Amino acid sequence: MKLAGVGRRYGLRKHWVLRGVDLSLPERSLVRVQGVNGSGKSTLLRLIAGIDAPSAGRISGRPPSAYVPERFPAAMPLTALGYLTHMGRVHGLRRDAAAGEAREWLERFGADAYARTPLAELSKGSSQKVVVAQALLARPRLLVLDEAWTGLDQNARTVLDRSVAERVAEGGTVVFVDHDPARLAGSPDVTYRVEGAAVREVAEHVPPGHGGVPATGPRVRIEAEGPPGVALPPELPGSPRTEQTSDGATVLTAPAPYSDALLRGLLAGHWHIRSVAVEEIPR
Ligand SMILES: Nc1ncnc2c1ncn2[C@@H]1O[C@H](COP(=O)(O)OP(=O)(O)OP(=O)(O)O)[C@@H](O)[C@H]1O
Repeated sequence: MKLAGVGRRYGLRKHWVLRGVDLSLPERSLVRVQGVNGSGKSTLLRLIAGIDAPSAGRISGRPPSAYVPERFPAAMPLTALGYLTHMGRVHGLRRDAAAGEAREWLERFGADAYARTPLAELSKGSSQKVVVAQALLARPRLLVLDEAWTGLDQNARTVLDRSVAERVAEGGTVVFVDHDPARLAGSPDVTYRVEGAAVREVAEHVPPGHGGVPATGPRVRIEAEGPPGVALPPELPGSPRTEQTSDGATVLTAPAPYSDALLRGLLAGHWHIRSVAVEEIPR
């Protein structure tokens, strides 16, 4: 999708929060947005998600999308399961499929005990899980996350990290803002900074000698062996760095959230997995 000359100002104020923003958000990409408080990150994300309209310029080619807002929306008179089933229906799933997905996502986030709890009675952490689940359950082609990790426990954060990698591996676009610079470190394909009403690309620091894999964030190291004469499957998730071992195996290194998606890609190509290890890279 594309933003062309996009601007946004609120009400009758003359001040432009964003102005003249040209941006291309390709498929199969993870996009980080950063900037100081009040610079306009949430404004940009709302425009990208399509829940706000630009005051100037044009946005085109938005695929089916889902959005996690920075603040929890006012609770509706529904249970967690009822709300997620409803959202699944909104995203075009049939009733049975929507209810099934809703249950599955609550379980994945460790929130199945709250399935029958009214939204208004959920704790902050459980509410956040429900808001994140509603965005993930439709497998959107465009996923927009505004501080979506805030308030989640460690297990739920890992589920979200992997779900983000999964969306990208399946050809989607994920755009996220997070206050923690280490969030999904090493995974974004591009990082944009919002400053002075403009949006510009910034480079993620990649020290020399690290190939395409930045030296930050946990990485997965997979040793795999292909059928004789068969090359690695193309477009593997996480753009892994590859090295050959002396005995004919291939070692692939990629950001850890991509581990499941990468393994699936290798297995689909009939590769044999020798070993999998996660390496913590000191910051
Ligand atoms: N609905 C609104 N009505 C009026 N002004 C708004 C509205 N939303 C945002 N603003 C203003 O636009 C500017 C950018 O806000 P925005 O929330 O997009 O920034 P941000 O970078 O996401 O900030 P933070 O990091 O604090 O969340 C701020 O000056 C804010 O007051």
